[in-house]
Amino acid sequence: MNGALLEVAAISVTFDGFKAINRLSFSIGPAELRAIIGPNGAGKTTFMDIVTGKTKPDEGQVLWGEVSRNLIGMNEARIARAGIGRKFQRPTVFEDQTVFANLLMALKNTRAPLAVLFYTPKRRDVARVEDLAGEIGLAEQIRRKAGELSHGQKQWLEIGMLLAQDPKLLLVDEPAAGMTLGEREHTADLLREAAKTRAVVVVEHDMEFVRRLDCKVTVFHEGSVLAEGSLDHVTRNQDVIDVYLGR
Ligand SMILES: Nc1ncnc2c1ncn2[C@@H]1O[C@H](COP(=O)(O)OP(=O)(O)OP(=O)(O)O)[C@@H](O)[C@H]1O
Repeated sequence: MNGALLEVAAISVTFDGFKAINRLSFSIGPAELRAIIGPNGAGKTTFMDIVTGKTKPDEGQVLWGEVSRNLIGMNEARIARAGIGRKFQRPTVFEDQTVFANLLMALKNTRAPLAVLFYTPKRRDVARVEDLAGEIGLAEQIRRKAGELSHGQKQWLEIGMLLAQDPKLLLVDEPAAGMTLGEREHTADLLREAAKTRAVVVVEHDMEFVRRLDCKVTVFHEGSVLAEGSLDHVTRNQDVIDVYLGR
């Protein structure tokens, strides 16, 4: 599969007679940052649901890793263990716990705050949590409760919690939504950095944010790939212009 980390091959899914994904095919490289754009209803969320095992396609394959394992039929937990992490739009951090404890829970792969409270972390874990806090720009907030953080900082914390599990592919849904300009810039930089050592796929509507990601863009429309290339390349494409203008 040409060295791809993830290859989606001719997948289709129909909801109540409506084809939400229509023979969708494309692939992502091992340490690649990719943006997916497309109008509302283009199938972006459904694509992520299929890759993470939440939705089963009617046909096609989702091939993963060097040995091209087909992910279809695997449950969500197994797919996550295979190295696919997903960041939903809303942050789901433990508000009553510190940044440190949230990251430690993610590192230890437990969603049980009590287990972490009564656990003395090894020096190696403390160092890793401190590194992660630095990577996401929250080194100075490490002892603060997550509930005291701004919306953007909570999003970074959740990205850090996903990075703690060292996924090979991180799927991120509309990270820039609700962020200030400064937060959006920091988020783009953070995702670019994260994509140096793993694949990161970002679904986003905010074109300025996509520009800052400075990566290959895939345009979805009616459940298929309409165009692919640099942001300048796809925004010059007449089909893409027509779709965005509703023609
Ligand atoms: N579980 C479902 N049952 C019925 N229809 C669904 C279901 N999930 C998605 N759809 C439909 O499939 C189409 C694709 O939806 P999807 O959410 O994947 O689009 P999207 O590109 O993520 O859109 P947006 O940018 O608005 O989030 C839409 O028309 C949607 O209404």
